[in-house]
Amino acid sequence: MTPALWKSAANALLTANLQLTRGSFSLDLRLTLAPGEVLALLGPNGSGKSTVLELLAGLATPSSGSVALDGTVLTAPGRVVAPENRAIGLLGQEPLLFPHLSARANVAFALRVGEARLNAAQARQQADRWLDRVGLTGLGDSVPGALSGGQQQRVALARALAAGPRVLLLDEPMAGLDAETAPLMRQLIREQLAETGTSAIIVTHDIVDAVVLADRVAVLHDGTLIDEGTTAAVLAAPRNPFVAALAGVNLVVGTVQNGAIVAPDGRTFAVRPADAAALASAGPAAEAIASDDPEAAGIAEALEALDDPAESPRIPLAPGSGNASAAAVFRPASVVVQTEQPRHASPRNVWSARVTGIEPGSSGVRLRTSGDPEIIAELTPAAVADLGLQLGSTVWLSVKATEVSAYHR
Ligand SMILES: Nc1ncnc2c1ncn2[C@@H]1O[C@H](COP(=O)(O)OP(=O)(O)OP(=O)(O)O)[C@@H](O)[C@H]1O
Repeated sequence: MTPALWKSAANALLTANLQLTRGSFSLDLRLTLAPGEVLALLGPNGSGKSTVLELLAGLATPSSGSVALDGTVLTAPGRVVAPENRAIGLLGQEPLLFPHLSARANVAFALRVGEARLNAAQARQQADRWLDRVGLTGLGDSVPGALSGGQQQRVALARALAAGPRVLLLDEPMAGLDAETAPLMRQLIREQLAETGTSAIIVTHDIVDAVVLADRVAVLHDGTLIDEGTTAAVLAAPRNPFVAALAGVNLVVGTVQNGAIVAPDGRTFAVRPADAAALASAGPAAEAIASDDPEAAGIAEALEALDDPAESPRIPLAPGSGNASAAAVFRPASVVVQTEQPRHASPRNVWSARVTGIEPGSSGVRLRTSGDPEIIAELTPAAVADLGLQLGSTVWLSVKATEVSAYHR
């Protein structure tokens, strides 16, 4: 347990101190969530991520501990407020819609029984507004069976948010969607959490979810939290192999300026032309998401393209410029390391840095270099020897802009 987890407890929206033993599995953790914050809960299979969500949602009872939301105790010894009365919503892998009810009636249900307790006509009207927000205008009469998997998950998101939860728990909400639909759903969740100011905890195996959706990451292993911090900090200095494997990419979280991303230390990262255009201009992201435009290829494809730089998919970036927050992602193997300043005509990111670490990598040697964030290069042992690299060496690093993908955050 990191002290930081309790540091912000004073102004936390949600505080949880949970212990549970189930056969040979035991869970023991404390976590807090600030108002409006999105926390990604990462961890290997069986580490207890879903169990944490069940305990927070009131679907399971801890052996000991408590859950409090905005000062109201929801779980305590001998007291567990029922899931429907906790103002904590849950969106899982499966949409779990009522199959015999229309999309509109599914959403209206949440508005009638939830805190709002609207009458039937008001609930129908509001439900249609929610369906508009998630890009399902005109599909209110459709029953779930007539909708695609992605559309059903949008209805489930609309239903979850329509209930007005203080905290939304998301259990791998993209896991059941295909590679084309998942990025669109991710962007929709990002937009809707921001627009509604809803705090959220997202359980995920996908690093892109953490990068795009979360302010903070907590890593669960064998029922305890072993790492916690801002997404960039945890990924930059992974403290366990699971996170290291997840973080097998360079991640630069910064601000958008003139279609490039400026890192906290002032270095500017030029990105692929298509992404740069989307960063710089008011892009058509909302429409692309709303219309399920398959042309609006998503982040998953972009990550795949990291393995195949010839691919250059269009990314559904939201309109953005100025101080918008965005992330640049590129592979350590794309970073070229030289001891002399390179002279290139082609658009490249070039900067000098000091070598701060030389470690075994996934397919060679990982070179850590100074900066905020640190940049990792992966090169062959022969190259390390040829260049005479040692801790403290000054090197010139360069990355082609075409190898750098960008994502809005
Ligand atoms: N209802 C249950 N009864 C008994 N044991 C359970 C139950 N649900 C989960 N477990 C056990 O609790 C442990 C944690 O499971 P959990 O599903 O929370 O992990 P997870 O991190 O969400 O895993 P995954 O990523 O595979 O979904 C596992 O050992 C699992 O077998």
